[in-house]
Amino acid sequence: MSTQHPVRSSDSRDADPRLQIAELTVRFGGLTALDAVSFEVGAGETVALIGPNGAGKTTVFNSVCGLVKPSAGRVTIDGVPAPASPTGLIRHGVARTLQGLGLFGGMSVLENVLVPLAAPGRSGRAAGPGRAGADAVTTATETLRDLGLDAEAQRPVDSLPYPERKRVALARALVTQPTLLLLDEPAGGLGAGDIADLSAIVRRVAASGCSVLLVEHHMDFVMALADRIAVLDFGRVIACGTPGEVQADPRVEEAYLGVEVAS
Ligand SMILES: Nc1ncnc2c1ncn2[C@@H]1O[C@H](COP(=O)(O)OP(=O)(O)OP(=O)(O)O)[C@@H](O)[C@H]1O
Repeated sequence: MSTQHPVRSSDSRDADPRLQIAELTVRFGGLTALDAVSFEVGAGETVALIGPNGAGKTTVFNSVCGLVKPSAGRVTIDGVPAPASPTGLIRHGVARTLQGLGLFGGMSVLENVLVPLAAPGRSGRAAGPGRAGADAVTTATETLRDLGLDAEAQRPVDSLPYPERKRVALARALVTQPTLLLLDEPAGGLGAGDIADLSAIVRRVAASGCSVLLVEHHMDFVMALADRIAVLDFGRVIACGTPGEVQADPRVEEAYLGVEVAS
């Protein structure tokens, strides 16, 4: 295992990784939130970003989505700089879920999932400027069916229990048919059954070729799901590798997994 090196499987499947984060540094005033962070996510790979609170995980996500401007380094998606606008991200095949879900409570499940399809979409993709009518409803309905939510389509989203609202948020990301899916604590607040369902969904999404980058504190979920794990501590990648490699790394135990190691 190495530190500050790309997270990449040895049988890399792309010339350009789907997502490449290279020497990314982000400063907020005097605070260095990210310090020369580098890792990659290849096509169809699931990479988890873990680390203690304040390590910089959300800042990585925000950098990928153009919400935070790098002080140095770069983020590229399929070899080109990441777009800075929400519609640019959709066009570029990027979708994200939020820790706070960000659903429109008074709207139905279907209406929520239709929201990104009303935005200018990507050519050749389901999402697109002219697709907000019947085609969009068909696409959204299929996505809801894939996630077992079709019976809830007309219900107000705020009438659903939390695990189902979380799945609606996932449906809203998947409806754009992303090639890079960013999941922010997808297992947070879920019980064992819902986490097992979520794992199956993410595996299916990755098997279709979509790359997944997830931030998550639920270690059993991460260890079972991720191909690669990058561990952040105080804004630096302290370890990266397979779940087995990361779990066995004493630096990770010390910084995050909570087991004291001898110096
Ligand atoms: N907009 C901002 N302005 C100033 N400091 C910020 C800003 N955003 C994040 N930070 C700081 O940057 C550091 C990294 O924060 P970040 O939210 O990325 O960590 P995190 O790993 O996602 O934490 P958590 O697990 O608690 O969500 C923290 O010290 C945080 O206080």
